[in-house]
Order: sequence, then structure tokens, then C-alpha cells
Amino acid sequence: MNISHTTREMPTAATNTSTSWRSKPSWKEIARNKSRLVSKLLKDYDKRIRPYTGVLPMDVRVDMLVSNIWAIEESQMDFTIDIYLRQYWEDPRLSFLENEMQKTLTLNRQTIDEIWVPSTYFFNAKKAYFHDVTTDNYLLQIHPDGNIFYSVRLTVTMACKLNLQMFPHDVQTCTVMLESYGYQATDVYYKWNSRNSTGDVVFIAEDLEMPQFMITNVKLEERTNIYNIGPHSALVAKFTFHRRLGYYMIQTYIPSMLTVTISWFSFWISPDSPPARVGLGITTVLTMITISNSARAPLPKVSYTKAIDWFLLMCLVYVFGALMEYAIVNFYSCKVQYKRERKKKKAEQEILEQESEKEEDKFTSPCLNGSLKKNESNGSYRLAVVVDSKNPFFPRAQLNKKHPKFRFSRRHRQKERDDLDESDSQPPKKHHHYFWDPYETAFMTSEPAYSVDKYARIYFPVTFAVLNSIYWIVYAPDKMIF
Ligand SMILES: NCCCC(=O)O
Repeated sequence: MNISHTTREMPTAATNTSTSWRSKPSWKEIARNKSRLVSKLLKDYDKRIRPYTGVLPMDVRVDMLVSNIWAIEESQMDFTIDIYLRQYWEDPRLSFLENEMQKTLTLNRQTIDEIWVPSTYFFNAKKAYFHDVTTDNYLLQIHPDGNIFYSVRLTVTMACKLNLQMFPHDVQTCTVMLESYGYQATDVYYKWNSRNSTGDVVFIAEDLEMPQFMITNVKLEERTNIYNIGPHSALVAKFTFHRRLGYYMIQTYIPSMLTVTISWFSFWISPDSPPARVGLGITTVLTMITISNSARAPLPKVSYTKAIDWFLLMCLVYVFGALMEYAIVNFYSCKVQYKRERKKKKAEQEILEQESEKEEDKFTSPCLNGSLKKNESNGSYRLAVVVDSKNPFFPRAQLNKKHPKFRFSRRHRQKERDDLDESDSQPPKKHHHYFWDPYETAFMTSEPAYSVDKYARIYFPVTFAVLNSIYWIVYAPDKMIF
């Protein structure tokens, strides 16, 4: 809506007493003349009868200025629109001779009640009201040739069938359909008015901005609706709305993705800290449920699945999955701990038996000269075997055969050498060092619980990223509007 500001001069006494006042009619004369003209036009005028009745069907041309569109209400499946509805028609009974005093008549609300007006109504209106501040918002102009221009300001809430399968990536089309209530198409025919100065028919106010939508198209149709009482002419304006994603990004998508990401932190927390892992898991599940509820709250209870339902379901499954993963880890962890204890006990029993035998009998032989030491602090065993200089591979092969649980260890080499040789005055002999921690051996041999965490660290983020990409490709293939 372009508004320009101009100043104008009011007629003054000086204007009326100028030398040319006799040739130009005074404003009082003009007013009196117009008053007489209106009375004359309305005398014998029967507003019950339409123009051209019994002679021709008449056209009613329509255009409109949309000054505002209030948010589309998904739960109610409607939208509210502020319009200046403008109707144009010809009524030869109201034509008059144009002259200096008789130009276009601009009249007020009362005159509308005295002339014939089309019985226009909104087909899909749920409720509507006229504006009356500070006076009734009506405009009526009668042109000398009998053309009438009638404008009225309305706020109408219209039904709009929404398909929310793609919500919130949806594009909605809402219609404004107006029709003649009382006249059949053979009497009154509606047409979109493209005869105005711009050629536009539905003007959208320049400053109209919808917080959640963007109007991307307006399509116009003229149609005839067939009823059992006969055909009625109608006009349809179809507004296309693209939903803006910004709100849903901030309120739903980003918080959900962050919640899912937080749930993965559990995979890096020790399985031996159940309060930490269970607490994190349950918090993220509850957070996801809260986000889902608030995202769905304004939506109607439709029976089909919406895009956002899939996304929220996916996130919920992931946070639930992270909690379930801990249940599995915990189960295996307990099982493993039990087995580990048993293995450790068995291993220690074995060692005790070995220790009870003479060390040399067990770990030394003419070809395998070894020295076994137990680390009392952690229960591990270390064995240093003198290497046969002629055959350096000999002791390891021999030991692997005799004591397969011992592992060659570089880690303890220097320490062992110091321990073994400190009391030896001879030059140090070359040793191979072997290590066996019965506890560690039992622990390392079966650790499915820890493997589950290790796999989860990769599996959860990768699959979530893949599913997310599929979601955005399927549901937001076109441009996204924020
Ligand atoms: N000042 C109200 C104008 C009405 C209309 O443009 O239809």
C-alpha cells in the first residue's frame, strides 16, 4: 500500500470573494447541487431490483487489497485475512449528466442501504466482521455513466484444508472464494477486475509479512458452482504459502540433534558408572519427549504421519537406543566380571600350584634357563630367560610351547635386566623377558561389553548422519525458506 502525503488548501472567505467567484460555483452551491442530484437519483429507485433486470445478465467485477494475513492456524485448519473488497458494476438508473457541479459522487455508508448491491458472500468463511472504527469502513462512488465502485473493509477467517504430510517443509494453498448468494449465474456474473490502472487484481500490501510463511503465488479463477437450484458464479483466489523453517530449526531440529548428540557421550563414560550413564540416558529420552510434545502441540490430530513425526521418532529411537546400549553393556559387564573373577581365581590356583613346584623344574631346563618373579602388588609374573647366543630364537619358541600364557615383553626388559643383574658381578647376559598378568589375561580375553561401546561410538553417529541426510533430501528437496 503506497501512501503519499499532500497538503491542500481549504476554501476560505477570500477565495469566495475573489473576482472570479461569479463564474465558479461556490462549494455551498456544489454541495446543494449534489444533494439535489442524489435525492433525484434515489427518487423512484427500487433497491430490490438489480440493474438491467429482465434485459441482460450483469457483470460484477471484483478486485481486492490484502492488507494483512494472520497466521494459518493448523489446529483449526483456517487462516484469517484482512481485505479491502472492491466491487464494480453498472447501474444505469444512477447515471447523470456530468458537468462542473456534477462529477463523481462519493457517498457514505447510509447511501449503500439505499441502492442495490450484489449479494456477495465468502463461500469458505468461518467468521467475519466489518470494521467500524472510527466510522463504518465503507466507500461508495457513483460515476456519471452509472458505474458504481463499492469498497468495504473486512476481516474474514476462512477454512483452509491443510495437508501436513510434509510439515514443516510444507507448501499450503488456501483459497478465498466469493460467490453471489442470491443471484444465479444467469443474473449476476462475477469477473476479476483487471481494468484498473495497474492491471493487478489481488494487491498484496507491500509491508505484509507473515512470521511463519511467505506468500509465493496468487492464482485467480472464475468459475460457476452448480447447485441443485442452479448455477452460481464465483471467484477464487488461491494463495500459495511456503512455510519458513527458522522457527522449527530453533525450536525443534537443532535441540533434537543436540539431545541425540549428548546421548552419545554415554559411550565414553565408564560402564562402571551406572548413575552417570543411566542419568544421561533417561534425561535425553525425557528431553526428546518434551521437544516432541511441544512441536506437535499446535497440530491437529491427523491420522497420517508428518515429516516432523519421522524426524522426532528417529531422534527418540536414537536416545532410547543409547540407553538400551548401556543396558546391554551393563549386562555383559556383569557377566564378564563374574567370568573374570572365576578365571582369575583359576589362574591364581594354577600359579600357586606352579609355585609350589621347584622353579627350576618348571622354568629351567638344560636349554631354558629362566628366573620367575611375582609382582606382589598386582599379582603379575615376570620371567627372564637367558638367550642362547647361538640360537636367539630358541628360548621364545621353547617357552611358547611350555608356557603359552607368557607374552614376550619389551616393556619390562630394562627393569628386569636391572633386577636380575644388580647382584651379578659377571657381565650381563642377554635375556628375553616374558610377562603374565593372570588378571589382565582374563580381562582381555573376553570383553564384549567394551566392544559394544567401541562400536556404538562409530555406529550411532554414522547411521544418524546417514538417516538425517536422507530426511533432508526427501523432505526438503527444494529451496528452504527461513
Ligand atoms: N481508504 C480506504 C480505501 C478503500 C479501498 O482502497 O478500497
